[in-house]
Amino acid sequence: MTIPDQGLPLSRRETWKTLLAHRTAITPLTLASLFADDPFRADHMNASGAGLFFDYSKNRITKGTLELLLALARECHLPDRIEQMFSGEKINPTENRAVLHVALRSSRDDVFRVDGTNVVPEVHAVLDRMFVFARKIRSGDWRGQTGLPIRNVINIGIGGSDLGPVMAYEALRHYSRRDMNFRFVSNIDPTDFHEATRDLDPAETLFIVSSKTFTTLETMTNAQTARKWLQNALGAGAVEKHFVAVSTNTDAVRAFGINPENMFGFWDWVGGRYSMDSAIGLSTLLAVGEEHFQSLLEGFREMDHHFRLTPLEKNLPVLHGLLCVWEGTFLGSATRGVFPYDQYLKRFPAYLQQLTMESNGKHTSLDGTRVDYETGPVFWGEPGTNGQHSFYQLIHQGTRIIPSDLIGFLHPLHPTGPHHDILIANLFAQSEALAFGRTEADLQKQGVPPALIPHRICEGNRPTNVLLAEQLTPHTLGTLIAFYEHSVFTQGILWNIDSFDQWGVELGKILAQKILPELTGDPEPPLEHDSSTNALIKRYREARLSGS
Ligand SMILES: O=P(O)(O)OC[C@H]1O[C@](O)(CO)[C@@H](O)[C@@H]1O
Repeated sequence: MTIPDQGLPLSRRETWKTLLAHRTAITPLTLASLFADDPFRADHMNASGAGLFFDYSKNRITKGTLELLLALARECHLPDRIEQMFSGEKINPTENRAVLHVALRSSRDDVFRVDGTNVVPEVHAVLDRMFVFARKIRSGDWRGQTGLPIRNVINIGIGGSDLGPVMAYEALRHYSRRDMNFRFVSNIDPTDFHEATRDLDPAETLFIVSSKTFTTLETMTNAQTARKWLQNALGAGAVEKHFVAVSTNTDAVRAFGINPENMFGFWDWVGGRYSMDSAIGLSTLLAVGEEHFQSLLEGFREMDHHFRLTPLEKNLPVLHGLLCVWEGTFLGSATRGVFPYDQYLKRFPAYLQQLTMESNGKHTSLDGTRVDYETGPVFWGEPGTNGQHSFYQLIHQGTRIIPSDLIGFLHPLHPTGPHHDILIANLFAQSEALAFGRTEADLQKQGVPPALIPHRICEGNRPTNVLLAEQLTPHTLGTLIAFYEHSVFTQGILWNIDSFDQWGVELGKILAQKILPELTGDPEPPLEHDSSTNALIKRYREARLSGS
């Protein structure tokens, strides 16, 4: 396991200490005073690249803050670490793996090496097979067991093998085949499978079993249930025409009964949460077709180039990552909201939750010591304007500061009366209201009764980033996802953690395996948990036995 030498621990660096002192110095400044002092602030606190415009002027920062954060990034060797990722070095030390999702969207003549081997030809070989398969399914050439074409595609997967495909399907619905059904089964709760299949004809249904490891309990259990559902209707031989797999584990795919010829592979250097543009995106490809899928990959690639080649101070993901570190670690904001002003992006916050929180929810630094600073914040969100009518109240007037990303598009996909203008007016209004609030003086001027004034004051000084793109296209979606992927990378480098492992999810899985037979075993096995867990198991056993 190669651990990069970071030199002094982060919190003992001079720049870190200077940032802490700087935080104290600028705390009295508010967004209102910062804008008043520098009327051109918005002109120099923005950046553009890969078709995205990023306004970060409504953050609680000065020019000096940014300079210090950039200095810290350089001290953490961020440019070198970026290069290490793109060069296929094993920057995931606890799993001894390269981290090369950028190769998934390479062009054919790019070179990305892992252990000396250029992986680009393999990436394109899989993509080419996916394209051939997608053409067959979409044209109706691929026939099911009874000779009917496929009309229903169900992706079975969980975590990174689900959230990316679901998010991308929803995001790109406008570009998708409307005469086909695309559904996603992830939860072990049988409701998920039942609801996804209840009105479908097995003879027209294709299952994509997506699992990097092909061992994940939920996915394998759902896949077995799907196989039974299919075979009950069409007979034992139907699997061949109705099941394909996306995995790195050929043996397990074969053992399940799926012909490896119907398997689309990827590699251990692709993390689950970074895999939606690998073969894990097969359902996306089937939904939107080759041209749009290529355009999605191009969008990713454009942001990759921007991230790799743009100086830090103009680099969108770097700036975003630094601002997340500033807000979360130095100013103590425990969460970050992400509010896409686009209904098609309704699953984007859920996707980002895995990307950000599974990557940077870590308390151990690369040298194995516990960090003495806050790392990844809680990510959450909903599309605007819906959120405005529920939880935005807390963001405006609550006691906690919730920095947020507001994402909008200049051109609607469905120009309809005033809708889009209203949508975007709301996005801009929220960013303004959160920053500048509403003062006592404003309310007095409006003649608000004095007793109500304290209730109606909005203190402002709530930071937002605004991200704008031309239109929600496959290309834009690619750039947006890569933007967040690289922001997460930047944050992880500053925090000196491994953003690419996920050991924290292991313990719960192990305990569930231990508890499962204790729920059903006859006679009751000895229970050796804590008193709470023992009592919960007993309660469930009793209910199960009594059938109530
Ligand atoms: O694709 P797999 O191997 O089924 O894993 C699914 C998900 O489970 C996790 O390992 C967490 O439990 C994620 O990192 C991953 O995306």
